[in-house]
Amino acid sequence: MEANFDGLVGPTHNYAGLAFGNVASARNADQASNPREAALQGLDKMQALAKLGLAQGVLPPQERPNLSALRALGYVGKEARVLEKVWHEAPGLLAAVSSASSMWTANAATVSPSADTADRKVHFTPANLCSNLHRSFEPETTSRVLRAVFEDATHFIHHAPLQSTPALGDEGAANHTRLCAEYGEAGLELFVYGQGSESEPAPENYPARQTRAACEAIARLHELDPARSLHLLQNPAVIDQGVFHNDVIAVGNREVLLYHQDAFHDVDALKRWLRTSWRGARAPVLIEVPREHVSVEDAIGSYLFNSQLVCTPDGRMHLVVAQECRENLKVWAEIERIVEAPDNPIVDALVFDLRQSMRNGGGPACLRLRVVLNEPERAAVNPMCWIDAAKLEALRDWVRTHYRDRLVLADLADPNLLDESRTALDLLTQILGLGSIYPFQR
Ligand SMILES: N=C(N)NCCC[C@H](NC(=O)CCC(=O)O)C(=O)O
Repeated sequence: MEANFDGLVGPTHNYAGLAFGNVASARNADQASNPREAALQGLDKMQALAKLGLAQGVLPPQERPNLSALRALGYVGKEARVLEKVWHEAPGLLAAVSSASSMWTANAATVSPSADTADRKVHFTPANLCSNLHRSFEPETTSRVLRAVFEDATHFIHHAPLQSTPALGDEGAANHTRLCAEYGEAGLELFVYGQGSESEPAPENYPARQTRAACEAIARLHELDPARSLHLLQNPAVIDQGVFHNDVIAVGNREVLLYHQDAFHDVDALKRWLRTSWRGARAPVLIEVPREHVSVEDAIGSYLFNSQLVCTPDGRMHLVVAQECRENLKVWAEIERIVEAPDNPIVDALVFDLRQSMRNGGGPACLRLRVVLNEPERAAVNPMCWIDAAKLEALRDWVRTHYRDRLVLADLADPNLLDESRTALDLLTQILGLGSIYPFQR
C-alpha cells in the first residue's frame, strides 16, 4: 500500500515572498496569514483521505523562529533581544528562520520502497533544499523526524542529506515519481531534474532547484536497479514560467502518469523507457494534457498537476485537487474529461480548500510525502503518527489552543510567538510520540 504522510502546518505559517521562481510566494508576499486556518485545512484533507481508507500519517512542523540558526550566524544574548535585533537589522533573515515551509513534506525526502531496492529495505534521503535559505534549515530536523517515525532498522534505512551545495541541489520527492503495476511489485523510478550538464538547456530567469547529480547519487544510495530508473530533464521553459518543482507539472501513481504537454524536455525518451522497462499485468497509462486545453499559466495558477492521485482499497483511483482547479473553467473541463474518459482508471476528483498553503505555492501534492509500505513495514511505523478519529480530535484541539489566526511579518519578532510555538511543539511531540526532536528540547 501507499501511505501519505502530510506535513502539519506550523504556528508561524506566513507569507514572506521567500521562494524565488515560485510565483504564488512572490505574489502574496507581505499578506497576513492565518496559521490556525492553514493547519485546520491540512487536517481536513488528512481526515478525508483517511476516511476513504487510505493509510494517512502526519509529520510535525519544525521549531520556528529557528533560534539555533540565528546563534550559528553570530547572534548572541537573550532570545527576545536577538529577535528584535534581527528584525531591525535583517528582516529577511528573520523571515527565513521563521518560515513554516517544512509543511510541504513532498520536499522532505526522496523515498524508495523495498520492492525497488537491492537490499529490500525502504530507503530515505532527506532533501538538502539548498536552493533557498529558508528551506536549507529544514534537513537537520527532518532527518530526526524521519528516524523517529520510521525507526526500525530492520526495515528502514536513513541516509544523510546530500552535501548542501548548488552542484547537488536536491528537493526530494517533488521531483521523483514511482510507477508500477502494483505497489508491492518492483516499480520504475523517474527522477526529473532541471540542472544537468553544461550542454543541456537550462532556465534563464528562475533557478533550477533539482540537479541531475543529486538524482544519480540518490539512485545509487537507494540501490536502485539502473535499468529501472530514468533521469529526465525538465523543460527549462516551464521553470522560467514558475514550475519550480516537477510536481507542479506532472503527477504519477501506480500505472498512471498525468502530465502537461510541455513538462519534459524529451517526452519521447520517457515513452521509450516505459515501453522497454515496464513489467507487470497493468499497462502504463499516460495522460498528456495538451497546451491547447490548459496553458502552463493555468496549470500553475490552478495547481492541476499538484493534485494527488490516490488509490482506495478497492483499487479505484481518485484525483485530489485544490479548489483553485474548480474555479478555472478550462482546468475543470479538463478534469471532467479525464474523469469521464474510459481509458484511464481515475474515477473522480475530490476538491479541497487549501488556500492558506496555496498562497505560498503549496498544493495537495506538496503537502504529502508518499511512502509505499508492505504489511510488516507498515506495522513498524511509529503507531502514534497515523491519523485516526482520536488523533484528529487531539490535533484539532491542539491547533485551536495554540495557533494564532493572524500573523504578519512584524509578529515574527514577538518573543511570545516563540514561546507559544515551543509550548505547542513540546506537547505535539507527546501527541505523536516522537521524543525530543527539537533543538529547544535537547
Ligand atoms: N511543489 C512542492 N512540492 N512544494 C511546494 C513548496 C512551496 C515552497 N514555498 C515557499 O517556501 C514560500 C515561503 C514564503 O515565501 O514565505 C517552495 O517554494 O519551496
